[in-house]
Order: sequence, then structure tokens, then C-alpha cells
Amino acid sequence: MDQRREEVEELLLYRDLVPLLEEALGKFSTRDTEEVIQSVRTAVPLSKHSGFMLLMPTYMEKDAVLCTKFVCMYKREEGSTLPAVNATVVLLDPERGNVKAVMDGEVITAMRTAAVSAISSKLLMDPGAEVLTILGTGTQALSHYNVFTEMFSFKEVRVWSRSIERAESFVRSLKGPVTVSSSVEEVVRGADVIVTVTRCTEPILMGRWVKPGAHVAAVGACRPDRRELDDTLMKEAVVYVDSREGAMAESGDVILSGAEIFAELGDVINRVKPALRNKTTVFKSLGMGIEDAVPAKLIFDKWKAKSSSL
Ligand SMILES: NC(=O)C1=CN([C@@H]2O[C@H](COP(=O)(O)OP(=O)(O)OC[C@H]3O[C@@H](n4cnc5c(N)ncnc54)[C@H](O)[C@@H]3O)[C@@H](O)[C@H]2O)C=CC1
Ligand SMILES: O=C(O)C1=NCCCC1
Repeated sequence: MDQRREEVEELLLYRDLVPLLEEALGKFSTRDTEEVIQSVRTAVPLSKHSGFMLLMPTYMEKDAVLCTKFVCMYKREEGSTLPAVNATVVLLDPERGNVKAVMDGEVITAMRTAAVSAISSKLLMDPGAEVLTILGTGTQALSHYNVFTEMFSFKEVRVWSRSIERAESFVRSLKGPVTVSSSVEEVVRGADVIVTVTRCTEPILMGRWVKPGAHVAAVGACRPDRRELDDTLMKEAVVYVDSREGAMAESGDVILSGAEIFAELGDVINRVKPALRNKTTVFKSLGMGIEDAVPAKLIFDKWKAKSSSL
């Protein structure tokens, strides 16, 4: 079965995905190999094309899910029409090893990443949070806007892009009211939740601008030499990650700042570590195979139910 983008879009809904991902993050953090086997992903450099291919195999024995994603990420010049991220998700039968489904991975990557950031915010933001800021105006910015406005009731949403024209054009594609700026400082001052979804390689978010007690979901800078956040923020905030091993291998913000990792999101879900909502918190997201395996099973099960009812 070959699931195209439109089909994935039709079958994958945040209201189904978010609780399943929360459960899966908890299972991952137990490190029980009967629940989840997922090593740090393999990164193959595509030097000629300024990119990487990431291979992300995952096995969830109890849930009978065997899955892998191939995702290629590239540095792109501004205005390039080529994709920055291109992904395919493959679901296999764990008993026989045959391929059950090949799915377009772009929507899965966009939605599951945003859903995990929303879970981090649900767990770690001030419950009275009113102001959301999104830094970036690409694919992830849109999926984050969609799930954050579906799950929470922010009074104000702000968006930043280096180009004010791009920010304005992004905002025109959204439903609700959003303010825009080309100054990072202006949009992050006073924000309760800040989402960083850029392809920058040097820090753009400075700790001195961040309101004490704010929550930052840091999604870009997924290579050991890339940054989105400065040392002040990384060292002053309480740092949560999706996977400790992943963050120590791949996150420039963690590795180069020398910041200490306090917990995985799954530790908070499992109540092994506290959610320090009154402190400034950073969730450093890198993405993990389990976050693709969960939506792949969900999409496949829904597709099967739909097909058998026809
Ligand atoms: N943590 C995770 O699970 C995942 C992380 N990512 C990462 O999230 C980031 C965003 O991904 P997409 O939205 O798919 O990319 P995109 O290309 O659609 O959007 C990137 C945004 O960053 C901006 N940008 C580019 N270079 C910049 C720079 N030097 N400084 C500031 N802004 C810059 C662009 O104008 C655009 O608004 C990327 O770094 C990507 O690698 C993507 C998928 C999953
Ligand atoms: O988890 C993923 O999928 C990705 N992570 C880092 C950037 C490319 C996609």
C-alpha cells in the first residue's frame, strides 16, 4: 500500500495523535526493550548536496509495530523551491519482515513534531500562559501554529521571520489574528511559550530576552554544530529532551553549551521527574523513530478500517 500526502492528511488528526504520542514517549523512557527498541538514528552525510539522510528504525514489540523513516534534510538558499526536509515512512510486518505500507513522511514529520512540542508545553508551560511566539515561517511553523491553537487558548500569537514580507505572507495563510515582526527580541519579550522552528545554525534566541518561567520548545538545530538558543538560555533553563542519547549525539544547543539535561519528556509523563512549570524550561526536540511509528500505525489502522467498510 502506498499512502500519498493527501491520504495521510485526511487520516491523521491531532486529537488521535497527541494522546498516543504521549503514551509512547512514556514507554520509550522506561527503556523496556519489550516496549520500544530505538537506537540513536544513523546520519549519512550528503556532502555534495549540503544535506544528511537520517535512518530511523523503531520496533515496538508489544504494539506489533516495526517501522522506519528515511528523512533527508538539506541546507537551502532562501527562496529555493527544493524541499528542506523530504521523508518517507515504511511500516513492516514484524513477523514476516514484509513491507505493509509506504507513506509520505512530510505530513507525518510536520504533525508529529508539532504534537510533541505541544505535549512539552502542556506539561511544562505556566497553566495561565497567554502569549505564544513562533520563530520561523516554514512547514514546522505552520504545523506548530495549527496544533497549539487547537490545543490551547492563547490570547496573543506572534510570529517572527528575518523578512517581514515572509512573515506577513505566512500569517495571511492562517485563520486567527497574529502579530508579526522581524525583531526576535520584540516578539519574544513577555512571551509565555516560544517555539523555535528555523534552519539557523547560530543562536537567534537569547536568554536575556526570555521571560522567567517561560517555556521554549526548540525544534530546529538538529545537528551537533548547529544552534538556535544561546548559552545563557541553555544554562539558566531547566532542559528537557525527547531522548538523552539523541540530544548528547545531535544537539548543538546541548553539546556546545555544556548544559545539563534534567529529564526526558517521558520521565515527566511517567512521573519519575517533575515538571518544573514555575522555572524557565527548554524542551530540546530532535525527533525520534517512535514519533513516526505511532502515526504510521494509526494511519494504517484507520486506512484498513475504512477499506474494509467499503
Ligand atoms: N525536532 C524535530 O523533530 C524536527 C526538526 N526539524 C527542523 O526544524 C527546522 C524547521 O524545519 P521546516 O519548517 O521543515 O523548514 P522550512 O525550510 O520549511 O522552514 C525553515 C524556516 O527557517 C527560516 N530560516 C532559514 N534559515 C534561517 C536562518 N539562518 N536564520 C533564521 N531563520 C532561518 C526560513 O525562513 C523558514 O522560516 C529545521 O531546522 C529542521 O531541520 C524538522 C523536522 C523535525
Ligand atoms: O526527526 C525528524 O524527522 C527530523 N529531525 C531532524 C531534522 C530532520 C527531520
